[in-house]
Amino acid sequence: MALTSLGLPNAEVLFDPDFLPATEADVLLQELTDTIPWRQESLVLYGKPVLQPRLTSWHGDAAARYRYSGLSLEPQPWTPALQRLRHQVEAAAGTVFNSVLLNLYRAGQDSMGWHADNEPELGPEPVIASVSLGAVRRFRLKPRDPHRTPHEPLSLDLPSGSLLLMQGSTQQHWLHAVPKTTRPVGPRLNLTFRVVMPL
Ligand SMILES: O=C(O)CCC(=O)C(=O)O
Ligand SMILES: [Fe+2]
Repeated sequence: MALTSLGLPNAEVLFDPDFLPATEADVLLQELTDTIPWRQESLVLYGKPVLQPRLTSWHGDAAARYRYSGLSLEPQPWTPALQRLRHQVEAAAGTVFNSVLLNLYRAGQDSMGWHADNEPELGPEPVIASVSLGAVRRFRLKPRDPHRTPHEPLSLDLPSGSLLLMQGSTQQHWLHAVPKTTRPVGPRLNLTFRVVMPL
């Protein structure tokens, strides 16, 4: 199947549930789990350092420096597996990316809170291409301002090998999250390919 628009107002969100064949997704999950230098970063909340509820790694071209929730992230180099996936995603998204943020949700208690990817270095209408590998987790989307964007919050199960594309004004008008779950779930690895502009 190809990328299909979700048809959300004030947004351009497209979804392909089977972007990668299952065996390719499995092999990639194993390779990235084993070779990426995963770290549990902390961020400062109300003046106190708090460990993020997930593992991360930031990779990209040397020029793609990035600040994220008060962290300044130096990109790690592209690995061969990341380069291969980058080119597949670029062909599907019609965009050339210079970086990728990897998130490893080890189990159901790992999560990502409500946010928009609207840091200044991403520019006003960022293209963000999100590949999911491993356990299915629920991705939530809700309007930032329900008066300006009247739409119910929605949930999208992101299966292994799926591709979710957020572009246009999505980050201006919508927030997204990956909530915790008490269901027993295995690890899920997510990659968000991005274009970071030097400021
Ligand atoms: O894990 C996901 O599907 C979302 C990741 C995300 O929103 C981010 O990295 O900014
Ligand atoms: Fe995000």
